[in-house]
Amino acid sequence: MRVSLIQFDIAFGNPEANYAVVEKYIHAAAAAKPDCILLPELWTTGYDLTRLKHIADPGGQATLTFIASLARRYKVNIVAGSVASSTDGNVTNRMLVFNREGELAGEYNKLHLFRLMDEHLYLQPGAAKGLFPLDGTLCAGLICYDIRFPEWVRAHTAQGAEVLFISAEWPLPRLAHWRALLISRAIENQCFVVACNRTGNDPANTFAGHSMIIDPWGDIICEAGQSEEILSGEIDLHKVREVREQIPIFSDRRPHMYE
Ligand SMILES: O=C(O)CCC(=O)C(=O)O
Repeated sequence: MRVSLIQFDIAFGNPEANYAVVEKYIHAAAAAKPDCILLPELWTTGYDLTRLKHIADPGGQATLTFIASLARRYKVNIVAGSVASSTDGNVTNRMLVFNREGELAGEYNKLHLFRLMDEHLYLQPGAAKGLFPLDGTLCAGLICYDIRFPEWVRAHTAQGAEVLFISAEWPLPRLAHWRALLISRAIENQCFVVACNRTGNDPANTFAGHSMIIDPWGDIICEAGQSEEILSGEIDLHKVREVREQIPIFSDRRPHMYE
């Protein structure tokens, strides 16, 4: 599976500008014929939380139509990061996933809201896991702060997920945490981690970039710097079975002792 991550500087509170940039980047990424493209968190609006109710995408419908047509046009799976999606005045931070036919293959509303950036004041948490199939492989979608909750990640891999797609707006001061947490989640779950962060600034934060692809042994396949870029890497899915056979963590777990 060839994966391309679009790490870019999200225009604050300006969905039209961000749709235009994403269309340009997906067109550019598609030239390398990836199997899957991943976008960052809240890429239509950024963290414009005080205006989020007004600029959120009602039901995620505009994003759905927009990304579905790109997935169909380029015959590529798109894990479309997350967008602010509103229903009856409630806003969720929603990941949308599309297959090569442009059909919705999965969706996930961010479970853990990040208090340090006031998310809990403006967003509703999700209530379901982010499992979805891509070209016959079970994958999981998680959003940013979720990676600090190993039990939530494990809930997905214990059900068979072999690739974690993570979308983020992770700030620069905690870059060391971003890297350590992603590598740990890959090692402890013996799965691929494909993580797309944004770069640039908003009025309150500078973001870290450093999108990465990590293999089930914890080795980094590729890693971006802090600038805008399309990061691409190859995933050999056999590696999941190889590592899980070598150190059989999933058979050796003792979940009855963990509560
Ligand atoms: O956990 C962190 O340090 C960053 C989390 C975050 O920025 C988010 O969830 O949006």
